[in-house]
Amino acid sequence: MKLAILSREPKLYSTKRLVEAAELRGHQVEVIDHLQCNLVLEKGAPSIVYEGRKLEDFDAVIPRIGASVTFYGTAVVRQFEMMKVRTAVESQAIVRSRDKLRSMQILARAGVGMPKTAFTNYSDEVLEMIQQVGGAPVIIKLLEGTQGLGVVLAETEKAAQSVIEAFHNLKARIIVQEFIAESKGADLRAFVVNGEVVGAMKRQGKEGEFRSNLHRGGTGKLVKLTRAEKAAALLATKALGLGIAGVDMLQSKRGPLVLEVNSSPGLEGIEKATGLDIAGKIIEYTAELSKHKKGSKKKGGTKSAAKSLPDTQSD
Ligand SMILES: Nc1ncnc2c1ncn2[C@@H]1O[C@H](COP(=O)(O)OP(=O)(O)OP(=O)(O)O)[C@@H](O)[C@H]1O
Ligand SMILES: [Mg+2]
Ligand SMILES: [Mg+2]
Repeated sequence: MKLAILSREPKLYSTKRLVEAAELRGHQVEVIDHLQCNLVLEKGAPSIVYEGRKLEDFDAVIPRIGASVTFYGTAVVRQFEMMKVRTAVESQAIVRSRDKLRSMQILARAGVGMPKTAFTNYSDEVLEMIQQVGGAPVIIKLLEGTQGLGVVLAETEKAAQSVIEAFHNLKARIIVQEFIAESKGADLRAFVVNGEVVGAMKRQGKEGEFRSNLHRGGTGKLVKLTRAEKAAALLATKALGLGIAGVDMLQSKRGPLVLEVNSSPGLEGIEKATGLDIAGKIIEYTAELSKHKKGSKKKGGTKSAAKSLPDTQSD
């Protein structure tokens, strides 16, 4: 196939590995910076101009869209979709997964286990919010946070109250969440490709740290998921309509609790922790997808999660 990897950074581990895995399998591959794509719209003939040339004849794209450029990045993916190019992750699924409130609503509706979570529009009823999720200790998270920054553990009601008020004053959007003490500073990352868990790791925070993020000094190790953990990861991925996903979960007394689902999950942590060829799995899945041209009625052997979206809100 002729494959485009949408990435801003050709030197990133994930991008390099995808290129390598594609070439190894005899595919033609190009890294395209989505922010440098110009989208041309006219009746019946959508096109993309990149570095002065029209992008043509691509069979498939793999979007690696950073959270800070979701708006434009997903517009580029959508343009490829309009050009009947297959995408490993659909634009709408990326949009859906990037909106934390919306994705948690979808996951809750689909019956995915999650820590009890409260959202508010800067409500003054801060104590009530804390009580809604079971009282202190609670986790307070910046909605826009990443890599563990902006995640606070408030041990007491008073501390929680001041942190929430401080964030509200800054007009920062937050969620208040039940603290899962049993997870002991660890979480699970399940890597899902085409409705299958292709690798999983357990990340353990450094001593005295409740956050397991590798960026905060945590370490990742290969782990074998239980049946319930696998099922939760697959259900969450399916509910959001993602062909590829990194599902983060906490282990708790009441089973796995999903924290979030990433639509452009990094490859470095998971490949190094597990020794698995995850990039290869992604390429093989995308190659399979590309055999079934978008728009054709015939559905082939691929069991794309994206085909059974419960949330069909389209734009
Ligand atoms: N409700 C919770 N109870 C216990 N520990 C939690 C809870 N929420 C988060 N954690 C810990 O804190 C870490 C960071 O939280 P989370 O993944 O929600 O935010 P983030 O990593 O900053 O965001 P992102 O994953 O989008 O980059 C988790 O990996 C987990 O170890
Ligand atoms: Mg995280
Ligand atoms: Mg994330």
